[in-house]
Amino acid sequence: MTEKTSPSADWLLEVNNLSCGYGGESVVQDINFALSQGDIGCLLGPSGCGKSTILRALAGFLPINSGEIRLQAQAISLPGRTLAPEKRKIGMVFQDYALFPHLTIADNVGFGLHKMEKADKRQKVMELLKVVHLQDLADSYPHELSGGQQQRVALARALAPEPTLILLDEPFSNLDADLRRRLSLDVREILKNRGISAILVTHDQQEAFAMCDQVAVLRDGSIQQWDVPYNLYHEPANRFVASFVGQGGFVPGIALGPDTIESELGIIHGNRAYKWEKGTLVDVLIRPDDIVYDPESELRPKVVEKTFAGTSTLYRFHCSNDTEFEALFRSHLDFHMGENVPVRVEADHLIAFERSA
Ligand SMILES: Nc1ncnc2c1ncn2[C@@H]1O[C@H](COP(=O)(O)OP(=O)(O)OP(=O)(O)O)[C@@H](O)[C@H]1O
Repeated sequence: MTEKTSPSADWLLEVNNLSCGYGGESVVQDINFALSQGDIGCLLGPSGCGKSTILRALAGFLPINSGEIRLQAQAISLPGRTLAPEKRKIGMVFQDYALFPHLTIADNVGFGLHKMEKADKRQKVMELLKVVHLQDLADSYPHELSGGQQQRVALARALAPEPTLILLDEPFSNLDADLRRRLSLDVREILKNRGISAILVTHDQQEAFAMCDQVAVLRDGSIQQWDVPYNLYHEPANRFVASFVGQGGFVPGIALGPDTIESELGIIHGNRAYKWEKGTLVDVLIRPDDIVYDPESELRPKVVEKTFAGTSTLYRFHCSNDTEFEALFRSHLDFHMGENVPVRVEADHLIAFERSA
């Protein structure tokens, strides 16, 4: 997904100035993005920000109030004109799998292939079941499968009619964390191997980052930033993106120069120049991986919270009422609650925002 600057036949999907919603009101406004063939994009944001609403408009279930949606250069949604969902060549995978309980797995996958000869259909279904590693369960019924297996069947069914684009609406949210992670990587590989473009809707940032090439972060119906995961984390466009994406918190500071800030954590240098004047009050984003243990450091904040997570431990440190921050250390660095620990900031990607009054 990327910023749309001009109409182009090169994009698989183009969303230009889209506004849509319910009962004549728009709940998403001025949405612009574009997706290249084979890319996986993501709509990421908190509950109620409008992710599913955009997906419904892309699928053709929701008319749009303004703007346009183009698929392979053809306008599929315009105000007052909505191409029917079944004519869009768009596949969908939902959160609740939505498999037909009375049909076998093979019949579920082949459901949309009514125009095919029986033998060709069986061959195609078996090929797709192989892609999702379920060929041995072709004659089972959905209730005999685990949640993760059912979701793979749903993906195979969506792939069967060879859609131009697949929409995935929170497809892993009913699964446990470990399975979610594995399945999101599996699905990415399957889509990439077949060169199929997709848009994933999720509120789970890890899932978005693991699976998608580019991500749009949404808030209250508008896109805050569309970018590759690395940039969302290291170059957030605003405070909302900085807080929503990844862990971390803000500590107060004073700008000494375009790339230098003084704070209770010492002088912080970064690789990014800001336009503010010397003396400007700012808040600096400190990520847990910006803090390193350094026995030589004079900065010795106190441990006020400690969360053991196996290979690493997340510490919350207190300097003063204004300055608390988190740090992630490998778990062999084991500090006690209340202990003063020598640390220093090592933040190449200096992210700071001018403090609002
Ligand atoms: N059918 C509907 N009729 C009226 N308003 C709706 C309808 N569906 C959603 N909304 C409203 O539109 C806004 C966006 O909802 P949407 O479902 O798109 O959010 P979302 O980001 O997908 O949230 P979630 O992650 O909780 O699914 C919300 O304020 C919601 O209450």
